[in-house]
Amino acid sequence: MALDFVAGCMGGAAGVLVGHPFDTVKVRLQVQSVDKPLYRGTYHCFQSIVRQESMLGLYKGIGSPMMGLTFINAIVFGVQGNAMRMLAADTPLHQFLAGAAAGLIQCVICCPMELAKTRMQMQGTGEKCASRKMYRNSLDCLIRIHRKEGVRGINRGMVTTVIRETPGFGVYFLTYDTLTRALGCDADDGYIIPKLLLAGGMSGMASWISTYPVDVIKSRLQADGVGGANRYDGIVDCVRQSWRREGWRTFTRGLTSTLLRAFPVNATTFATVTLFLMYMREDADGVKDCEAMQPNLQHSSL
Ligand SMILES: NC(=[NH2+])NCCC[C@H](N)C(=O)O
Repeated sequence: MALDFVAGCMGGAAGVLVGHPFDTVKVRLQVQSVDKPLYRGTYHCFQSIVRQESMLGLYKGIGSPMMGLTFINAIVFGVQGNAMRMLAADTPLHQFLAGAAAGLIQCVICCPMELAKTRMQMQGTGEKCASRKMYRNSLDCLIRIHRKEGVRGINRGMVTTVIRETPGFGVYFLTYDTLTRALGCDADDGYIIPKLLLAGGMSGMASWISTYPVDVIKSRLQADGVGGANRYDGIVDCVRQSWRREGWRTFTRGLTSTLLRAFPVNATTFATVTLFLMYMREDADGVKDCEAMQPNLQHSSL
């Protein structure tokens, strides 16, 4: 049981290092002004950040997800693994439900973490919604928000986070389970690592695609009101204003960068977790425990 949490920690940290630059580009594209957009697209955004803010600009706000996502992944893989043991029968529905439960529970950490990350990523971009160096770091950001707006303030975007993460993580684990079975991921398979990377990357992409429109609204609500008056007075108003100004394209802004990030991040995360559990669970005579191939198929109580 404890191994699931440790495996999630390791997988989470590895994923953040690989994927944070793509996430920064995503948030900049999602939140930039429609009237005077700073960036023409994914590559232009990436190029502009590197040119104007150096490579370090791509890693703005990494403190929050590095602490948060490492802990979040420990919760996600720990809850999902234990939920699967509780559900006993390994069915596609149980894979989805166990993933959805993990996605729901981790929102408690994910929402404040993404609020700080989003605001740090928007700092110094010149956008109206951005704060010009208002925050020293992610923790300072949350402290200032809490001081000004209380608990409600640091949970801004919680409803959209729950709507995004609960089904999103259900799809995440269901896709991974389906693909690892279809690819025939076996402990003594010579191609096990590329297969796990492929299955993990595709699962991350499927998960983000499944709830991406909600992510756009969440980012806008979490960036709203910084350095100026609030533009939105709730989820429905944000959806209505966004649709009226930009149409359906609103809900695909930043998707390319999100998918470019999702594949390597989740390929790394799932492969790290699965291989760690597989090797830690090899049986007494050193034979790899095939059932540990799936991070959630743990029948041994650890
Ligand atoms: N919001 C989601 N779609 N979550 C599933 C993927 C989560 C994963 N930790 C990532 O950052 O990519």
